[in-house]
Amino acid sequence: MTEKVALIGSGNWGSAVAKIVGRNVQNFPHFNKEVKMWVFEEQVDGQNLTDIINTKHENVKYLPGIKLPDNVIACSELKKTCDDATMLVFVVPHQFVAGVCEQLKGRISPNCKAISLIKGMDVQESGHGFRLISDMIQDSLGIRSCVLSGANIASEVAEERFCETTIGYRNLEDGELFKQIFHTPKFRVNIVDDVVGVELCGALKNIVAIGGGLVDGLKLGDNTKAAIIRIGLYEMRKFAQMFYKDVKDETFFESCGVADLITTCAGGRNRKVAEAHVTTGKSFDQLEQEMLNGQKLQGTSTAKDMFNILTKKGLCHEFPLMTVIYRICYEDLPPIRIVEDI
Ligand SMILES: NC(=O)c1ccc[n+]([C@@H]2O[C@H](COP(=O)([O-])OP(=O)(O)OC[C@H]3O[C@@H](n4cnc5c(N)ncnc54)[C@H](O)[C@@H]3O)[C@@H](O)[C@H]2O)c1
Ligand SMILES: O=P(O)(O)OC[C@H](O)CO
Repeated sequence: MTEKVALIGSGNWGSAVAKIVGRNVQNFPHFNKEVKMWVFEEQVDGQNLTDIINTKHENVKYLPGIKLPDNVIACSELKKTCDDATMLVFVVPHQFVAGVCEQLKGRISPNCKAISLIKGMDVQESGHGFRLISDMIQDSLGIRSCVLSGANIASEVAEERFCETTIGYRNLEDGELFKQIFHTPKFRVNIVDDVVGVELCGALKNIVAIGGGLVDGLKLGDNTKAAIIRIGLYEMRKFAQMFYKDVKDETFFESCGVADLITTCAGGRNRKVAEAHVTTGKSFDQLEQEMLNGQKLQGTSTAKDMFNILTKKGLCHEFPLMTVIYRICYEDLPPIRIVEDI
């Protein structure tokens, strides 16, 4: 059977993976050589971003300076992007997944498989629990979903600097198939039988990254940063295993775990904006607008999601780091409280 890949999302990470996937499908006979990529249409210098991508083969707004393979075709219509696909790669900021799934409901071929590269979670304001993004995809579209997460700052991956990543699978065949479209000698994929652990690592590390940035802004030094990373890792594992008993300890030693925490606390966008929050006193929303040129911050909203869950379950005292990060972001607590409250 020939597999056809569609990419849902074309931001900073979506464009970096488009480069990898566009190349890799050409290396196997069982993949269709065309990869459609859904673009949330916008104007850049008076032109449609899709037209720019399809003529210059570069996403000039979200990943400038990186050439995309010619077989990656930008498309502004979501349904058209996915209608003949058998493998869907979800790579939009987490706040937009619900809208995307709603549009695709009932329009996906039944033999489709999905993978989520999204770092975040879904919390219904009225509910008491939360949902994994991969579960949301599975529930709304009726298809299986793997996840991919790792120490993967998009620009470094796009420049083909060596790194690792982790695919979590529910079905080994799906894990191996998705590995074929992502693995390269410079982007080494390891597949593990712990989809929940991989996904929660990716979501929760964004909150810790905000903590890393606050510490940088306060100029507290490397020992303090290391302490935030260690406590963050501990709270991530505790939260994941409290809600999902089968999450494995080993997953936290994969690229999606400790390695992503290190990279995100060193070079990620969440870290950068949190540092600027301390040094400028500006709000996170304002800094996201000023510093990220349309890219989206995930750590603050995930801190809020997690705080809502912890509050409803009466668990804030068991997760002091995650709780104080939320309060600094949303309740104007002085940033120094990050080391006083933990
Ligand atoms: N950038 C990275 O280094 C990186 C690395 C690994 C994982 N991730 C994760 O990948 C996911 C996607 O991140 P990204 O960096 O590709 O995105 P991004 O931060 O670059 O976000 C911008 C994208 O969102 C789109 N967008 C804006 N409004 C929208 C709407 N209403 N509906 C749908 N799309 C809309 C924009 O068109 C653009 O494509 C996130 O969960 C992120 O945590 C990012
Ligand atoms: O830039 P950030 O903070 O969204 O982090 C990017 C990646 O998730 C790092 O692996």
